Amino acid sequence: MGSAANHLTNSPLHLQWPGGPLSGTMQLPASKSESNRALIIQALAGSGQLDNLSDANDTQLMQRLLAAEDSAELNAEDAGTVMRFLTAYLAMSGRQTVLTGTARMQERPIGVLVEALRQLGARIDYLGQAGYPPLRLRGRTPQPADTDDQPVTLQVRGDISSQYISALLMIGPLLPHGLRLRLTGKVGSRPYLHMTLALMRHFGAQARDLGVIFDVRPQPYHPADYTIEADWSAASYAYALVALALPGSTLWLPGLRRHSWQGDQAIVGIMEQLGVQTEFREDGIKLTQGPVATALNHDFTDCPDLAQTVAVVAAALQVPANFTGLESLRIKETDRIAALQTELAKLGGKLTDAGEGRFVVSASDFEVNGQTVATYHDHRMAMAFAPLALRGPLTIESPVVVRKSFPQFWQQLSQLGFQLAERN
Ligand SMILES: O=C(O)C1=C[C@@H](OP(=O)(O)O)[C@@H](O)[C@H](O)C1
Ligand SMILES: C=C(OP(=O)(O)O)C(=O)O
Repeated sequence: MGSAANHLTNSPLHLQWPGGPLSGTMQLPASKSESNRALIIQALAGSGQLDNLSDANDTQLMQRLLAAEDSAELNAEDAGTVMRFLTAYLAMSGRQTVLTGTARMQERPIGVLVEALRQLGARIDYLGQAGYPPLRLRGRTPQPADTDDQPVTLQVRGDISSQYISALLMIGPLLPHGLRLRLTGKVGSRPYLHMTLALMRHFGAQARDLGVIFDVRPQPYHPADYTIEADWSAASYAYALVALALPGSTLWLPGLRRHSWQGDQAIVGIMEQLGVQTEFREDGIKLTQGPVATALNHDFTDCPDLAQTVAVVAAALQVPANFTGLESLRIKETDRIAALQTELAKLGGKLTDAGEGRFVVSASDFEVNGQTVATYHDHRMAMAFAPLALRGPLTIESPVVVRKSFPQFWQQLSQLGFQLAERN
C-alpha cells in the first residue's frame, strides 16, 4: 500500500463519519516497544526468528540502523527507543560513530544514560548541548570493575525516562560480571522495565527486579524465536472509537493477548470506566459498550502513552477526570500537556494544571464541528483526536505523523467507514 493511500502526507486530512453505529475489525500494528527490544537483544544473541515485527517507522528505523552500524553517522529521527537503546548497544560494543536525531530529539534529555555508560568505560561526547543528542561515540575503555568479580553497580535516576534503564539492562548480560542498577527517584514507566526483563529472559538472560535494584547476571543471551504481540498503545485508539460511537458499536482487535508484557494493557480498566467492555478471546479482544462512570481518577505514571487518548475521551464524554503521573509527557515527541491544552480548548475541553502533579480534565460545551487539530510532530496527538470525527467533521494536520507507530492508521479508519479527504 503506497503512502498516498495511507495518507502519510503533510496535507491536512478531513475526517467525517457517515452516521450509524461502528462495527468491524481494526488491524493493529505490532508493539514497537517489544519489536525494538527484540531487535537489540537479537543483535546481541545471534540468530533466531522474530515474527510479526512492527511496520512502524520506529522499528523499521531500528532495523536499518542496526544493519548500518558501521556508518559514520546514524540518525535515530524522532524515535526515543532507537536513540536510547542504540546509544547503549553501540557504546558497549566500542563503536565509533555519531548518533543524532530530529530537532525535537535534540531537546529530549539523554544525560542520565550517557553518565551511566561513561561509568562503564564508554567514551561519549556531546556535539551540541551537554546532556542532549547528538552524541559522538568514541569507543570504550575497559574499567577496573571489569577485572573484579563483582557486578558493576550504577545509580540511575528513574524519574526522567525508563528507556535509559531498559537500554542499560539489555547490555548487562555482556558485562563480565553483570550489572546492578540502583534506581533513584520516582520510577516512571515501570511496566516497560518489566517488558525489558521479560524479553531478556526469553532470550536466556538472568535479570530480575529486586525492588530498588535491578540485577542482571553475566549470563549471555542465546538465540530464540519470538512473536511480537499487537500494540496495546495503538489499541487505545480503538477503545476511544468504541467509547465515542453510537450505541450498539463493537470492534474486534486481533493479536492482543490476555497475558501481555505491555503495561498499556491498563487501557482495559480505564476504558471500562469510560463505557468500553473488553472480552478476551483466544486470538484477540472484542470491544463492546457498557455503562460510563460519573468520574475518573487515574495515575499515568506506569502508562504515559495512554494519557492523550483518555484525556480526549473523558472531555468528549464530559466525564470529569483527575490525572496524575503526567510528568514525562513534557519531554516526549512534543510537550504533550501543552499540546493537549491547546487542542482540547478548540473543542470546548480543558486540561487544567491543579498543582502538585494533578491535572483536571473538564468540558462544558464540547463540540466537534469542523475544527482543525494540530499534531506537533506527535503521532499520538493525531490518533487521540481522530476518533472525535465520530461526533462531527474534523481535520487533522500533518496526518503523516502516525507513521512513527501505526502507519496503517488512516487506512484502518477508512476500512471502518470513515470518509477521509486530503485538503491542500
Ligand atoms: O521503553 C519503551 O518502549 C517506552 C517507554 C516509555 O517512555 P518513558 O520511559 O520515557 O516514559 C513510553 O512512553 C515510550 O513510548 C516507549
Ligand atoms: C513516547 C513515545 O515514543 P519514544 O519515547 O520511543 O519516542 C511514544 O511512542 O509515545
